[in-house]
Amino acid sequence: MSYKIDLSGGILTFTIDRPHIRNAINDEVIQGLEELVAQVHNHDPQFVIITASGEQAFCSGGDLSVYQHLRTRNEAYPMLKKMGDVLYRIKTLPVPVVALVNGMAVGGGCEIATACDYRLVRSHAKCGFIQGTLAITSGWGGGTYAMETIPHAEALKMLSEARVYTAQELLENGWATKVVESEAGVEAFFQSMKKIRPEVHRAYKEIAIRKWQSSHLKDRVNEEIRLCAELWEADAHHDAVERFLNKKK
Ligand SMILES: CCC(=O)SCCNC(=O)CCNC(=O)[C@H](O)C(C)(C)COP(=O)(O)OP(=O)(O)OC[C@H]1O[C@@H](n2cnc3c(N)ncnc32)[C@H](O)[C@@H]1OP(=O)(O)O
Repeated sequence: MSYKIDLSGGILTFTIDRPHIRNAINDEVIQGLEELVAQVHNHDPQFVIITASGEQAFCSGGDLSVYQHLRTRNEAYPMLKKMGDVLYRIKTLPVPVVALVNGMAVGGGCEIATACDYRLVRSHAKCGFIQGTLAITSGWGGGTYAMETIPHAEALKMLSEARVYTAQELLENGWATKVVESEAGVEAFFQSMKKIRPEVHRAYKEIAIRKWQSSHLKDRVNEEIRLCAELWEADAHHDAVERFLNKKK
């Protein structure tokens, strides 16, 4: 199984469990995220955490060994749309969603973390929208969410530079909610959050969701997915993916 779901102390935790491949996303993880959404509605937790196994990576984006076989925009679009849809459902869950960024979060991995309400970033983690180096844009909604989350110029810079940022840089540009050195920092965050009644957290989330609905967030995400699918089919993209996959051969 590529993921684990665990409910404990009112917190539903989703763990991507593919550390050997830097927790890259495959179809099974996408299905797992759909299961996570269903479990939130069934179990009514206070908080949701998205994290990953090991200390090296939160997520290295799409599994390039699998998705390299999607060649045209029409082949790439269903994968991008499926992941984009489930990330939107996660973003609009009725409870706070926390990304516990345990290591590198790049490409689609950075998009997953950006879809969450809070990002607790381990001090050694580096994160970035490196999609530009593969001649594509973000395509799971993460670019749109970045523009909702941090000031416009910071978001555009982070997306366009296509490099990884240190935890300190992420704190400075507002992407990281908190940089944590250890598990104790994570516990302190939840202790502080749990002082406030769950219905208060839910009410603030409802206010945020109403704002996103009235500013047509879903339509904007769909447009991002469409633009990424267009770029996906270019030789420049396929050549860059091939270079990465062949780098050690
Ligand atoms: C769908 C849209 C997108 O997400 S586009 C963005 C796709 N992602 C990327 O381009 C990032 C690719 N990965 C990397 O740049 C590096 O692996 C990062 C995450 C920086 C980690 O570097 P490092 O710690 O040195 O590990 P490494 O490169 O030796 O990787 C270990 C093994 O895992 C693999 N791996 C890693 N990421 C992916 C991925 N996204 N898809 C498929 N395989 C991946 C590497 O190839 C490597 O495999 P192997 O052990 O050499 O067989």
